[in-house]
Amino acid sequence: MDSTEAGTELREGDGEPTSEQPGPPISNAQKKRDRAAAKLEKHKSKKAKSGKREEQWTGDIDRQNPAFERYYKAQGVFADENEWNEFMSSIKTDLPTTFRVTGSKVSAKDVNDIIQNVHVPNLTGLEYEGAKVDPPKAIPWYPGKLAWQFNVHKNVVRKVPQFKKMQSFLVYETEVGNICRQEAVSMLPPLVLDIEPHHKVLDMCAAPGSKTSQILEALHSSSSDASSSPPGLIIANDNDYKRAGLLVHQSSRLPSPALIVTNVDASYYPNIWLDAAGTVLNFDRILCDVPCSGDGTLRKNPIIWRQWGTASGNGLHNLQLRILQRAMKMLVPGGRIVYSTCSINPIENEAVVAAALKSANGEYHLVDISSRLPELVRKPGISEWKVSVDKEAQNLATSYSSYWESLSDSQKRDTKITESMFPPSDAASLHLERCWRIYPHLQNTGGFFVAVLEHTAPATTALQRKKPLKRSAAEAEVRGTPDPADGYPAPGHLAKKPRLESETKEVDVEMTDASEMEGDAPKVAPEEKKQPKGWVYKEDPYTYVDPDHPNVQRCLANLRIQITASNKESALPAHNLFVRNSDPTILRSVYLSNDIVKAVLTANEPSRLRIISAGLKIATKQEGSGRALAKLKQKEAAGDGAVVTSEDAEVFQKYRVLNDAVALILPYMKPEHIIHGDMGVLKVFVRRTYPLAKEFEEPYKGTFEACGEYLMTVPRDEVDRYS
Ligand SMILES: C[S@@+](CC[C@H](N)C(=O)[O-])C[C@H]1O[C@@H](n2cnc3c(N)ncnc32)[C@H](O)[C@@H]1O
Repeated sequence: MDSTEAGTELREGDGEPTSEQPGPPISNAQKKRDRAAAKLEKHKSKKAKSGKREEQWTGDIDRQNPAFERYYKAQGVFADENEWNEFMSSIKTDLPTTFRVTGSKVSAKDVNDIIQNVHVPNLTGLEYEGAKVDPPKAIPWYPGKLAWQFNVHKNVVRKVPQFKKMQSFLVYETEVGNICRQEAVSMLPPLVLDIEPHHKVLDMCAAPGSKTSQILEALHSSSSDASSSPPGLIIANDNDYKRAGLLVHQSSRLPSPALIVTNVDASYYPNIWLDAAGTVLNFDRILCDVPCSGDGTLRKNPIIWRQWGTASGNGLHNLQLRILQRAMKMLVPGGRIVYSTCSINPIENEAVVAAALKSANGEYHLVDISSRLPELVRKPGISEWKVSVDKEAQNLATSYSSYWESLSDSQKRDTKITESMFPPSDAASLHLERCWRIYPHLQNTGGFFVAVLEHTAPATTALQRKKPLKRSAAEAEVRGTPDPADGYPAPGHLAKKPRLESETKEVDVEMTDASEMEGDAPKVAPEEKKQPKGWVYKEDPYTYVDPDHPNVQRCLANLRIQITASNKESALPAHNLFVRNSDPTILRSVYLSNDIVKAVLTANEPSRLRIISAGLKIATKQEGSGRALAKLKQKEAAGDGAVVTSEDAEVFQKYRVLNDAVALILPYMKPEHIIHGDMGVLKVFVRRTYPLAKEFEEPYKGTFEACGEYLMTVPRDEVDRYS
């Protein structure tokens, strides 16, 4: 309805008598009924509107955007008209489906062999409606050929039985964590991070968590036993609370005692202490997979064709730069940062990297990764680009000085274009060609950008602090006050625009992030969502238990877990067990971390880091207590003189290991407590999650009956592994 029609529309409250329009008196009950009816109407119309929106979103989208074409053609990144046409036709097609077999699971090879030897032959030589349909192909550059791509329309998947079968296989294996659906190009950043199990890693913008999962796999990978805890750690962070929750869910597919999830703004990521003396945790690896305009995902999210405008990339540049600059302050010398976006826009890519490098006064350089993944077709980063100074890419500026000179005083005050968006005059010395640009037409993927930065500071610089950084200095660093010892500009420094002579402090409005640009916030992803209104940090505490306490000893004995053994590897590190309540003697659920996660959890106030999850829940109290306790309670109820104390409840308490933790716990169980099943046992477990002992054949039936309540079930892949 347009504004002229709106005048004739019956608005809420119209028709109700007012003081100027006397009418019959209305009873309170009637008023109540009217209000309820109005509420219902409002709800109905809201529902109808959202239904309409959904329809628009799913409808066929015209994959055109003149501003997009003008902008990217002007950037001159393609060799010639032919390549431009190839790029444009590729970006208008649907993206193939890609997935990877998760690396560190023992079953990875088996799952990959099933794809290779069962599904691929099954899907070879098929036709649908007279056209040839290709089987899945291994992505050539992905290590171990563990990633796959197939390009068939969903109708084919629905209607061709062989594809349907493959689809069910994928759904099931994804559910159990053996397969991860992920865009091919999005698999790149963790590969060039070169993660080793001892690394301390920070994933600054991590949700929904596909790259966090890859990092976790790499952390767990090279230990001989894939299930054991690595010495390193990963902190996965996202400033959107709901998306951070998604992160917890996604990473639970590779349960790890080395994981912490936080929920803070990455551009002001707080310093993390490792002890009471204030030693700061510096990271070996940091991933900055920053929020971006997402135009590299046009094939997957065609709705972006409608929304694309230059303001999105321009608006995000400053936040992206601040996130990268914050990362540079938290890295050990020799450490690596991978900066990536799913955008092909130089303002979000090379401009951010160049500005960050220049702000680091030579302490960072771009790593030459040209010999990595030789089968990946990519283009080098660019050193020249243009900045659109309007939303429609009608006016593109090549240098900041000429742009600035063209503005009137009032325009100078209002502009949100900053110097850091332009190519610096010494761009050649920064080796931006070492960045990777991936375009859809190169190998039928989405668009992507990757840069690897290394901290080259000599050991004597302030960044490799010999003495631990004092808390006050570290806190000032996060707030953006330059640490005099560093000589580093504060985050966001380069994004400032020159001050006008006539300007007073009050009018120097600095653009801080995209959400502040009216109407410019990216519509692709909810990148800039703040915490829900009135949200307060309300997580249960993390309390480490005393391994010698009788309740802890009883719990572990009940679980048949060894905490002392002649062979150190066979003893669970009980000093790393914690509970999520303030009393360490109450063990409802028991969690396990590794040493470094413990250091972080004990030296930091969880609310300061907004830790929303840490370590791994390994065991929980069984519903109801054991038979002995039940008998005691019966006696008490019968007035038999028995009194059940809380101590009794603890003594008779039964615990069970959680499925997610079985792989981790098995090495700490005495071999005599592990029952090796056969195919018959597996069949019973496949049929029923909680079978009774009598459902098994002998000798298992007798063995299980003898185990009584101590029986612990083992997931399918673990049965394969240990039988
Ligand atoms: C490109 S997505 C990350 C994708 C993720 N790395 C993955 O592989 O699944 C960017 C993420 O950044 C988050 N984000 C946006 N602004 C942020 C900020 N200031 N600090 C931390 N995270 C932020 C968004 O919520 C979003 O989840």
